[in-house]
Amino acid sequence: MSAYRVKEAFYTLQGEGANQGRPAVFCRFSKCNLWNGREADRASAVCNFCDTDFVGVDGQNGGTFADAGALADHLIALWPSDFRPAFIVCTGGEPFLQLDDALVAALHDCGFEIAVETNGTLLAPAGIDWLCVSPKGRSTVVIDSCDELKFVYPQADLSPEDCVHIQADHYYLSPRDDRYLTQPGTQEELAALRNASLIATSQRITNHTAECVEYCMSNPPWKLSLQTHKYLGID
Ligand SMILES: C[S@@+](CC[C@H](N)C(=O)[O-])C[C@H]1O[C@@H](n2cnc3c(N)ncnc32)[C@H](O)[C@@H]1O
Ligand SMILES: Nc1nc2[nH]cc(C(=O)O)c2c(=O)[nH]1
Ligand code: SF4
Ligand SMILES: [Mg+2]
Repeated sequence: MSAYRVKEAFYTLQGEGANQGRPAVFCRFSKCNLWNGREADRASAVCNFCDTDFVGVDGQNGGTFADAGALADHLIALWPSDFRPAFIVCTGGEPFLQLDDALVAALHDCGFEIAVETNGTLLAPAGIDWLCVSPKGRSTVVIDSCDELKFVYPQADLSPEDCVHIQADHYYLSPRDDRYLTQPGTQEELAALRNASLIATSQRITNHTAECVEYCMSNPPWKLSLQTHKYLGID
Protein backbone atom coordinates (compact mmCIF):
# COMPACT_ATOMS: atom_id res chain seq x y z
CA MET A 1 0.00 0.00 0.00
CA SER A 2 1.25 3.43 -0.82
CA ALA A 3 0.67 6.14 1.75
CA TYR A 4 -2.76 6.48 3.36
CA ARG A 5 -4.57 9.73 2.65
CA VAL A 6 -6.98 10.94 5.34
CA LYS A 7 -9.26 13.95 4.93
CA GLU A 8 -10.01 14.33 8.64
CA ALA A 9 -10.15 12.40 11.91
CA PHE A 10 -12.10 13.29 15.03
CA TYR A 11 -13.64 11.93 18.22
CA THR A 12 -17.43 12.08 18.53
CA LEU A 13 -20.53 9.88 18.91
CA GLN A 14 -21.57 7.53 16.11
CA GLY A 15 -24.67 9.38 14.93
CA GLU A 16 -26.35 6.67 12.86
CA GLY A 17 -27.48 3.06 12.85
CA ALA A 18 -27.30 0.39 15.52
CA ASN A 19 -24.21 1.96 17.15
CA GLN A 20 -25.87 5.37 17.41
CA GLY A 21 -24.71 7.15 20.55
CA ARG A 22 -21.49 5.17 20.95
CA PRO A 23 -18.26 7.17 21.38
CA ALA A 24 -16.00 6.66 18.38
CA VAL A 25 -12.93 7.94 16.62
CA PHE A 26 -13.87 8.71 13.03
CA CYS A 27 -11.32 8.32 10.24
CA ARG A 28 -12.52 9.91 7.03
CA PHE A 29 -10.43 8.65 4.12
CA SER A 30 -9.93 10.86 1.08
CA LYS A 31 -11.44 9.96 -2.28
CA CYS A 32 -14.47 8.02 -3.51
CA ASN A 33 -15.07 5.76 -6.51
CA LEU A 34 -18.67 7.00 -7.07
CA TRP A 35 -18.04 10.79 -7.19
CA ASN A 36 -14.88 12.86 -7.60
CA GLY A 37 -16.12 15.33 -4.97
CA ARG A 38 -16.37 18.32 -7.32
CA GLU A 39 -19.72 20.13 -7.22
CA ALA A 40 -19.55 20.66 -10.99
CA ASP A 41 -19.61 16.88 -11.48
CA ARG A 42 -22.18 16.00 -8.82
CA ALA A 43 -25.21 15.78 -11.13
CA SER A 44 -23.49 13.28 -13.44
CA ALA A 45 -21.97 11.16 -10.66
CA VAL A 46 -23.20 7.63 -9.82
CA CYS A 47 -23.74 8.91 -6.26
CA ASN A 48 -25.14 12.43 -6.46
CA PHE A 49 -26.52 13.25 -2.98
CA CYS A 50 -23.35 13.00 -0.90
CA ASP A 51 -23.28 15.21 2.21
CA THR A 52 -19.53 15.04 2.71
CA ASP A 53 -16.33 16.82 1.66
CA PHE A 54 -13.75 14.06 1.23
CA VAL A 55 -11.34 15.82 -1.15
CA GLY A 56 -7.74 16.28 -0.06
CA VAL A 57 -6.10 15.89 3.35
CA ASP A 58 -6.70 19.36 4.78
CA GLY A 59 -9.36 18.67 7.45
CA GLN A 60 -8.86 18.44 11.24
CA ASN A 61 -6.20 15.81 12.05
CA GLY A 62 -6.01 14.99 8.34
CA GLY A 63 -2.81 14.16 6.48
CA THR A 64 -0.75 11.63 4.59
CA PHE A 65 0.58 8.65 6.54
CA ALA A 66 3.48 6.61 5.26
CA ASP A 67 2.42 3.28 6.75
CA ALA A 68 -0.33 1.55 8.72
CA GLY A 69 1.46 1.87 12.06
CA ALA A 70 1.82 5.63 11.70
CA LEU A 71 -1.87 6.08 10.91
CA ALA A 72 -3.03 3.74 13.70
CA ASP A 73 -0.85 5.61 16.24
CA HIS A 74 -2.32 8.92 15.05
CA LEU A 75 -5.88 7.59 15.46
CA ILE A 76 -5.55 5.90 18.86
CA ALA A 77 -4.15 9.20 20.19
CA LEU A 78 -7.65 10.66 19.56
CA TRP A 79 -9.25 8.07 21.90
CA PRO A 80 -9.30 9.81 25.29
CA SER A 81 -9.43 6.84 27.61
CA ASP A 82 -7.70 3.64 28.70
CA PHE A 83 -10.99 1.82 28.16
CA ARG A 84 -10.75 -1.03 25.65
CA PRO A 85 -11.96 -1.84 23.12
CA ALA A 86 -11.58 1.61 21.64
CA PHE A 87 -14.04 2.11 18.78
CA ILE A 88 -13.23 3.45 15.32
CA VAL A 89 -15.55 4.21 12.41
CA CYS A 90 -13.71 4.19 9.09
CA THR A 91 -15.59 6.25 6.52
CA GLY A 92 -14.89 8.64 3.71
CA GLY A 93 -15.03 8.97 0.83
CA GLU A 94 -14.87 5.27 0.23
CA PRO A 95 -12.74 3.59 2.91
CA PHE A 96 -12.17 0.35 0.97
CA LEU A 97 -10.10 2.23 -1.59
CA GLN A 98 -7.46 2.33 1.18
CA LEU A 99 -8.35 0.19 4.22
CA ASP A 100 -6.25 -2.96 3.75
CA ASP A 101 -5.03 -5.97 5.76
CA ALA A 102 -2.05 -4.05 7.17
CA LEU A 103 -4.23 -1.24 8.53
CA VAL A 104 -6.83 -3.67 9.97
CA ALA A 105 -3.99 -5.42 11.84
CA ALA A 106 -2.45 -2.15 13.06
CA LEU A 107 -5.82 -0.82 14.31
CA HIS A 108 -6.53 -4.10 16.15
CA ASP A 109 -3.02 -3.97 17.67
CA CYS A 110 -3.89 -0.53 19.09
CA GLY A 111 -7.03 -1.96 20.74
CA PHE A 112 -9.62 -0.73 18.26
CA GLU A 113 -12.87 -2.46 17.39
CA ILE A 114 -13.28 -1.54 13.71
CA ALA A 115 -16.53 -0.36 12.13
CA VAL A 116 -16.72 0.66 8.47
CA GLU A 117 -19.20 2.73 6.46
CA THR A 118 -19.01 1.63 2.81
CA ASN A 119 -20.94 1.94 -0.42
CA GLY A 120 -20.42 -1.83 -0.85
CA THR A 121 -18.87 -1.71 -4.33
CA LEU A 122 -15.43 -2.92 -3.20
CA LEU A 123 -14.57 -6.11 -1.33
CA ALA A 124 -13.75 -5.82 2.36
CA PRO A 125 -10.49 -7.10 3.88
CA ALA A 126 -10.95 -9.79 6.54
CA GLY A 127 -11.37 -8.82 10.18
CA ILE A 128 -13.79 -5.88 10.04
CA ASP A 129 -15.83 -6.02 13.28
CA TRP A 130 -18.88 -4.04 12.12
CA LEU A 131 -19.81 -3.47 8.51
CA CYS A 132 -22.41 -0.95 7.35
CA VAL A 133 -23.26 -1.13 3.64
CA SER A 134 -25.09 1.79 2.04
CA PRO A 135 -25.95 0.98 -1.62
CA LYS A 136 -26.00 3.77 -4.17
CA GLY A 137 -28.08 4.16 -7.35
CA ARG A 138 -26.79 2.29 -10.39
CA SER A 139 -23.60 1.04 -8.72
CA THR A 140 -22.94 -2.69 -8.36
CA VAL A 141 -22.77 -3.88 -4.76
CA VAL A 142 -20.30 -6.78 -4.38
CA ILE A 143 -20.60 -7.27 -0.62
CA ASP A 144 -23.33 -9.85 0.02
CA SER A 145 -23.57 -9.73 3.80
CA CYS A 146 -23.06 -7.11 6.50
CA ASP A 147 -24.08 -6.15 10.01
CA GLU A 148 -26.32 -3.28 8.93
CA LEU A 149 -27.63 -2.11 5.61
CA LYS A 150 -28.37 1.62 5.51
CA PHE A 151 -30.48 2.74 2.58
CA VAL A 152 -30.55 6.50 2.02
CA TYR A 153 -34.15 7.14 0.96
CA PRO A 154 -35.40 8.01 -1.56
CA GLN A 155 -33.12 7.27 -4.52
CA ALA A 156 -34.19 7.72 -8.14
CA ASP A 157 -32.37 4.62 -9.42
CA LEU A 158 -32.75 2.23 -6.48
CA SER A 159 -35.41 1.08 -4.04
CA PRO A 160 -35.04 -0.67 -0.68
CA GLU A 161 -36.55 -3.87 -2.14
CA ASP A 162 -33.61 -4.05 -4.56
CA CYS A 163 -31.30 -4.48 -1.56
CA VAL A 164 -32.92 -7.11 0.64
CA HIS A 165 -30.93 -9.89 -1.04
CA ILE A 166 -27.94 -8.47 0.85
CA GLN A 167 -27.88 -10.30 4.20
CA ALA A 168 -27.96 -7.97 7.21
CA ASP A 169 -28.85 -8.09 10.89
CA HIS A 170 -30.45 -4.62 10.59
CA TYR A 171 -32.13 -2.92 7.66
CA TYR A 172 -32.22 0.87 8.10
CA LEU A 173 -33.80 3.64 6.09
CA SER A 174 -32.01 6.98 6.49
CA PRO A 175 -33.78 10.11 5.20
CA ARG A 176 -31.83 11.72 2.37
CA ASP A 177 -30.55 15.10 3.51
CA ASP A 178 -31.03 17.33 0.48
CA ARG A 179 -29.47 20.51 1.83
CA TYR A 180 -26.35 19.91 -0.25
CA LEU A 181 -28.23 19.66 -3.52
CA THR A 182 -29.32 23.26 -3.65
CA GLN A 183 -26.06 24.45 -5.25
CA PRO A 184 -25.74 27.49 -2.93
CA GLY A 185 -22.60 28.58 -4.72
CA THR A 186 -19.39 29.04 -2.80
CA GLN A 187 -17.40 26.41 -0.90
CA GLU A 188 -17.81 28.64 2.19
CA GLU A 189 -21.60 28.49 1.93
CA LEU A 190 -21.47 24.70 1.52
CA ALA A 191 -19.18 24.40 4.54
CA ALA A 192 -21.60 26.55 6.58
CA LEU A 193 -24.44 24.23 5.55
CA ARG A 194 -22.48 21.16 6.63
CA ASN A 195 -21.91 22.72 10.02
CA ALA A 196 -25.47 23.97 10.54
CA SER A 197 -27.51 21.95 13.00
CA LEU A 198 -30.59 20.35 11.46
CA ILE A 199 -32.64 21.91 14.24
CA ALA A 200 -32.15 25.23 12.48
CA THR A 201 -33.17 23.84 9.10
CA SER A 202 -35.50 21.01 10.09
CA GLN A 203 -38.14 22.16 7.62
CA ARG A 204 -35.87 21.01 4.81
CA ILE A 205 -35.79 17.39 5.94
CA THR A 206 -39.31 16.78 7.16
CA ASN A 207 -40.51 15.45 3.80
CA HIS A 208 -38.01 12.63 3.43
CA THR A 209 -38.19 11.85 7.14
CA ALA A 210 -41.96 11.48 6.94
CA GLU A 211 -41.60 9.30 3.81
CA CYS A 212 -39.14 7.08 5.70
CA VAL A 213 -41.46 6.75 8.70
CA GLU A 214 -44.28 5.70 6.41
CA TYR A 215 -42.10 3.24 4.48
CA CYS A 216 -40.80 1.59 7.67
CA MET A 217 -44.27 1.26 9.17
CA SER A 218 -45.55 -0.38 5.96
CA ASN A 219 -42.47 -2.55 5.34
CA PRO A 220 -40.94 -4.35 8.28
CA PRO A 221 -38.06 -5.26 8.77
CA TRP A 222 -37.04 -1.72 7.71
CA LYS A 223 -36.24 0.55 10.66
CA LEU A 224 -35.61 4.31 10.82
CA SER A 225 -32.08 5.66 11.32
CA LEU A 226 -31.64 9.42 11.80
CA GLN A 227 -28.39 11.34 11.38
CA THR A 228 -28.53 12.36 15.03
CA HIS A 229 -25.16 14.20 14.96
CA LYS A 230 -26.76 16.73 12.61
CA TYR A 231 -29.59 17.40 15.07
CA LEU A 232 -27.10 17.70 17.90
CA GLY A 233 -24.76 19.97 15.96
CA ILE A 234 -21.73 17.77 16.67
CA ASP A 235 -19.22 16.30 14.18
C1 LIG B 1 -20.37 10.03 3.24
S1 LIG B 1 -20.67 8.28 3.26
C2 LIG B 1 -19.02 7.60 3.30
C3 LIG B 1 -18.96 6.11 3.29
C4 LIG B 1 -19.31 5.41 1.98
N1 LIG B 1 -18.78 6.07 0.84
C5 LIG B 1 -20.81 5.26 1.85
O1 LIG B 1 -21.39 5.90 0.98
O2 LIG B 1 -21.39 4.50 2.63
C6 LIG B 1 -21.23 8.00 4.95
C7 LIG B 1 -22.70 7.75 5.13
O3 LIG B 1 -23.43 8.94 4.83
C8 LIG B 1 -24.55 8.59 4.07
N2 LIG B 1 -24.98 9.78 3.30
C9 LIG B 1 -24.27 10.42 2.35
N3 LIG B 1 -24.95 11.48 1.88
C10 LIG B 1 -26.13 11.51 2.55
C11 LIG B 1 -27.27 12.37 2.50
N4 LIG B 1 -27.33 13.42 1.65
N5 LIG B 1 -28.29 12.11 3.34
C12 LIG B 1 -28.25 11.05 4.18
N6 LIG B 1 -27.20 10.21 4.28
C13 LIG B 1 -26.15 10.43 3.47
C14 LIG B 1 -24.04 7.46 3.21
O4 LIG B 1 -25.07 6.72 2.62
C15 LIG B 1 -23.24 6.65 4.20
O5 LIG B 1 -24.09 5.81 4.94
N1 LIG C 1 -21.27 11.65 14.30
C1 LIG C 1 -21.19 11.14 13.07
N2 LIG C 1 -21.74 9.94 12.81
C2 LIG C 1 -21.60 9.44 11.56
N3 LIG C 1 -22.02 8.24 11.11
C3 LIG C 1 -21.62 8.09 9.83
C4 LIG C 1 -20.92 9.23 9.45
C5 LIG C 1 -20.21 9.34 8.16
O1 LIG C 1 -20.01 10.43 7.64
O2 LIG C 1 -19.84 8.28 7.65
C6 LIG C 1 -20.92 10.11 10.54
C7 LIG C 1 -20.37 11.41 10.84
O3 LIG C 1 -19.79 12.11 10.00
N4 LIG C 1 -20.52 11.86 12.12
S1 SF4 D 1 -20.41 6.71 -2.10
FE1 SF4 D 1 -20.33 7.64 -0.06
S2 SF4 D 1 -18.58 9.07 -0.09
FE2 SF4 D 1 -18.97 8.42 -2.19
S3 SF4 D 1 -20.18 10.09 -2.99
FE3 SF4 D 1 -21.61 8.54 -2.22
S4 SF4 D 1 -22.08 9.03 -0.07
FE4 SF4 D 1 -20.30 10.25 -0.73
MG1 LIG E 1 -21.56 11.91 7.53
